Amino acid sequence: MKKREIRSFYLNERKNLSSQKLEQISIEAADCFFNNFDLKSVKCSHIFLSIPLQAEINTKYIIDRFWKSYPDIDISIPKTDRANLSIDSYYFTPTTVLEENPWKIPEPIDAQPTPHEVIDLVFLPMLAFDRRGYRVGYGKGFYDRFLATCREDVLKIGISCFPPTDPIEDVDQYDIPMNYCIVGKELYKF
Ligand SMILES: Nc1nc2c(c(=O)[nH]1)N(C=O)[C@@H](CNc1ccc(C(=O)N[C@@H](CCC(=O)O)C(=O)O)cc1)CN2
Ligand SMILES: Nc1ncnc2c1ncn2[C@@H]1O[C@H](COP(=O)(O)OP(=O)(O)OP(=O)(O)O)[C@@H](O)[C@H]1O
Repeated sequence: MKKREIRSFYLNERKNLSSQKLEQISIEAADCFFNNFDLKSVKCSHIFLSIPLQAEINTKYIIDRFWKSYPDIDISIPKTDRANLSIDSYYFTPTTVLEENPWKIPEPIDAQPTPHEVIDLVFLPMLAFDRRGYRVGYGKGFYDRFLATCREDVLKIGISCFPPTDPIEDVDQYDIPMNYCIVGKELYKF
């Protein structure tokens, strides 16, 4: 299948997920992450804030655990630049003020910018992924543009609601594959 068909199929699948199921797989994904990764060499972790209307995985379980158990690891969150289809990043603490952008994504106001070279780990949102580690998002290429500005050795971990699909047919030169993807309790390595 091509990205466009995969996108419309999984947008619909996600709408059909109950909020209980979504919370369950969000909690499982947080457990899966903290049980499987050694965070000794991680100083800065980049993570998206979920869009509640889009039934995305709720990343607050991961963020709260970072804050509670890994206070020395900095958390950075994206802010979308809609004109350039790019992502800027800002440090995120419990006192950061957030405001919803026109796409209903909570974004930071007056926060400190994060230089992309310091980011060691990036969590990637998506609608679907394939067995090679390629992902399909909302189709604007924000994350591929963002990853191109990060260090080449940045650890890329996706979080998805659904198991992998057959290979995405129209992967292009900008698609950067993930290293891992978490789906509830399951961890996929590529
Ligand atoms: N939580 C979260 N934050 C994220 C992303 C994400 O997927 N999830 N992004 C991942 O890239 C970037 C934002 N990308 C987005 C791209 C499209 C739409 C969206 O809802 N588009 C509408 C309207 C399109 C339009 O106005 O032209 C749509 O497609 O219906 C939302 C976010 C950065 N932050
Ligand atoms: N680094 C880049 N430079 C220029 N164009 C890019 C870059 N990355 C992606 N694009 C372009 O952006 C468009 C959308 O890409 P794609 O369909 O892969 O988005 P997506 O991965 O589903 O969305 P997202 O990354 O926002 O979640 C494509 O036309 C792609 O070629």
